[in-house]
Amino acid sequence: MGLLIDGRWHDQWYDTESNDGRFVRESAGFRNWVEARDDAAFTPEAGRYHLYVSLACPWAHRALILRKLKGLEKVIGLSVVDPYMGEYGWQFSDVEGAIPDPLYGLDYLHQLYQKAAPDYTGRVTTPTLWDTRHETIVSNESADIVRMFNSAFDALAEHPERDYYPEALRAEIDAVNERVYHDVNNGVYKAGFATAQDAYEEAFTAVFDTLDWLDERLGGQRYLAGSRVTEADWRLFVTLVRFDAVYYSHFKCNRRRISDYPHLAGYLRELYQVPGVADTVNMSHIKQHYYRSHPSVNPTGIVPVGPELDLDTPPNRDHLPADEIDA
Ligand SMILES: N[C@@H](CCC(=O)N[C@@H](CS)C(=O)NCC(=O)O)C(=O)O
Repeated sequence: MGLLIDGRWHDQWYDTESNDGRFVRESAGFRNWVEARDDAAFTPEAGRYHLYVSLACPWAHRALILRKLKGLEKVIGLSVVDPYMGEYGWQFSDVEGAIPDPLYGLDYLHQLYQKAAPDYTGRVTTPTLWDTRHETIVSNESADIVRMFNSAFDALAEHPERDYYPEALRAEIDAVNERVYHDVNNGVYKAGFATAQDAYEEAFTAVFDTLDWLDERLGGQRYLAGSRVTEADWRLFVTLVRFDAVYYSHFKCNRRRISDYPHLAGYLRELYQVPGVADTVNMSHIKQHYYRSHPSVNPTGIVPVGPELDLDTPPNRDHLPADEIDA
């Protein structure tokens, strides 16, 4: 685990000491956009872009889900890093489920960042969207990549009709995302990486206050923004699907499991069972990554065998209205 400083790799853990034991996530370093405009620097083209992900990573997972559901697999290439993140950061390998770098045969993801910006300073994160034409990184911010995949490639997508950020629901989606991001998606990390008791408890409380709020909301409506699936659901899904296997124990978010919530449990199963989505969930990579790559949290690196998850049982949510769309 480390970062690039002036283009050179440094092996160092997150600095929580200068923030009173709090984990503070860094902003992404590359924030360009693929846009369907003739004068855009990055225009949508089949085969031009390549997505680097970790199947363990919830941020990468949301981009991967959009690539899948929009039908962009033939349009945007994919590499999957080894789940273990060691002293040189994310690495390529041929372990099961990994897909090595086909473009340059790289050993480490940080080498891609050095190619894009030889003097780059910042973290090397997944997902990373690469442009083979200009040989640079378009973006390493998953929230932006999700939006690009949702609409910029519609002329090439198998499912241009699927829209996960519909105009009429944007204000609602943005409001839900805001709370879910801080208190749940990033909230579990704030609990897990805290190095002070009060910082951990603060994050823990926010995680469960927000899960309680979400559970109640999902008792009265099928999805987060109403009767159709939107990006707000996929953004929450990636944290929920890791929760009982990883965040509950490894990150000490153990007031209750998702499977204990009356509505969140079925909601998680329903999203998991949307055609194509289960293919994007690799529980082995998820567990291998977290339990082995954070020695300060789990020094033995032992990966728990359980828990048994029941993601394939019926969601039982048909009593709540849903729009007639296939995903
Ligand atoms: N804001 C980024 C965060 C991505 C991120 O932090 N990814 C993690 C993996 S889950 C990572 O690559 N961490 C490596 C590091 O922080 O050095 C996004 O959403 O794309």
